[in-house]
Amino acid sequence: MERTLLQWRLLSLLALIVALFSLFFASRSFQQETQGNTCSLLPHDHFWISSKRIVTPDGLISGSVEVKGGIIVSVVKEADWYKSQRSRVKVIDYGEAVLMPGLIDVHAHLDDPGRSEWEGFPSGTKAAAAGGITTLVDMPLNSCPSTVSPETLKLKIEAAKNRIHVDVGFWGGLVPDNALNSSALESLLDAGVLGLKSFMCPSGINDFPMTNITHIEEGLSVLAKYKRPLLVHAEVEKDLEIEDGSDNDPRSYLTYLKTRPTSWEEGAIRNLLSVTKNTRIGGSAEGAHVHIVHLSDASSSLDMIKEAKGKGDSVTVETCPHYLAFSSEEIPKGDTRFKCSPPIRDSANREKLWEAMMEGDIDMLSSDHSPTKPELKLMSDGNFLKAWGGISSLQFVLPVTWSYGKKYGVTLEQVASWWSDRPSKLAGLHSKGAITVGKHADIVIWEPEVEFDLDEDHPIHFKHPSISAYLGRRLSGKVVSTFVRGNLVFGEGKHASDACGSLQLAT
Ligand SMILES: NC(=O)NC(NC(N)=O)C(=O)[O-]
Ligand SMILES: [Zn+2]
Ligand SMILES: [Zn+2]
Repeated sequence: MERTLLQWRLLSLLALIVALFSLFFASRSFQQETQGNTCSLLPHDHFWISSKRIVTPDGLISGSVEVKGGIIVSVVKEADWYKSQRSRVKVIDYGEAVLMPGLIDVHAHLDDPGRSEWEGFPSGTKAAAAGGITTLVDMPLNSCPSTVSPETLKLKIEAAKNRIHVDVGFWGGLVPDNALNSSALESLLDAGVLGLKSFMCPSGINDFPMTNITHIEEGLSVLAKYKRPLLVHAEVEKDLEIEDGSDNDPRSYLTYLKTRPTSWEEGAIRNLLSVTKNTRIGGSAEGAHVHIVHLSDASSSLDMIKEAKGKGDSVTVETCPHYLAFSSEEIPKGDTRFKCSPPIRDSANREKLWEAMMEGDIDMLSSDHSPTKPELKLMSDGNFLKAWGGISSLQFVLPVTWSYGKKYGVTLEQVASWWSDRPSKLAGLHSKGAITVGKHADIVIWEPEVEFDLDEDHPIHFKHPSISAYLGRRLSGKVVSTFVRGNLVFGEGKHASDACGSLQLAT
């Protein structure tokens, strides 16, 4: 009897010790998880995110996404969710808010190093995170020097180190100096640029001269080997037929519009499409791809692009939210915040751009966030002919797309296609761009129905909010949370303390 009692007591003691040990180890692993991850506002490496509206490649579902080690490890519909939920794993329920792949902005100028007083990696990527952009691809010009060689790419990589809040890749520049020198181009591509970018007209940046069609053709033959794209600013300078007269007031937007007519876009695109046949299957540049950036002209330029696609040329085209939101008629006198090239055209053109978006003739969107320091916008003079061209929009592209697209019946799936799926393919970022098992957990949670005013109380993270043409607008679509590779980099209006974005270099 006494022996059984003793045995019983020993057993209870043993159980107590085991319980204490497990408590100790559980709390230690929790502490390890919670401490030290200054990259995320969330202290978990393994968690679930639930939402009634998840945008997946198979359509909209209500369910949950499991994230582990920065990767999406499962996506389950609500009906199957209770079966697969593991206890002790954190669940964040976003209710009706939309869960979508993070945006991939393939066209942003962060101007770092060398012109970081215009933007810079920290401010630009904070704005991106606050806007639901999880990856951006930085343009090779406006930083100083331009990214046209392995050495100048190295300067970018150095400047970005520990200073980016989202993932960042780079385009390299195709310029006359490297275009006819295949080993120079190969060394730039070997160094990790995701593709090349060139201008068919002066870029406004001295160390980024324009290319002619021979440069482009040569560039494409090198890109073919790497299966990477060439992005082209397609405008070509032509003689202008502007009558002299008092109506050429430089403070009038229409004066500026006359200096960059649709014929500039048409002319460049016609010339460019004369070499894209090389990209067809069996062509001399099969494997290369041509992407026309920031299309503004929705008439002949677009018709030619459609025709080229129909013939099998490997061509895509983007436009930007400012061409879809604004029209030339409404731009106030002297308001140089709206100056960009190609220019914003009339409202009939804007309608046609929307039509092309909805029909799928324009493949994707990008911000073309191209800021400068406010002095160069010449806001007090209001001289459209002399002010720096470029729109500042990085943080607002998602709500702008949604707010201005609503009347055309834009769907959440279309937004995800224009901003995530298509851009991921263009940039060759195959581990990004969709809510699917195996992809990076790059996720934006947003509330399409929530409206807000872009007034002085609204926190704007890019460097010079005063030069943004969107200020004063009422938008719909509030970003709640942004995850980059599982790190909650932005949530409830705050950023994670450390900048843990990673570089997306081509290999
Ligand atoms: N140097 C620039 O940033 N140019 C940019 N300027 C615009 N879009 O007005 C561009 O992408 O062409
Ligand atoms: Zn451009
Ligand atoms: Zn640009």
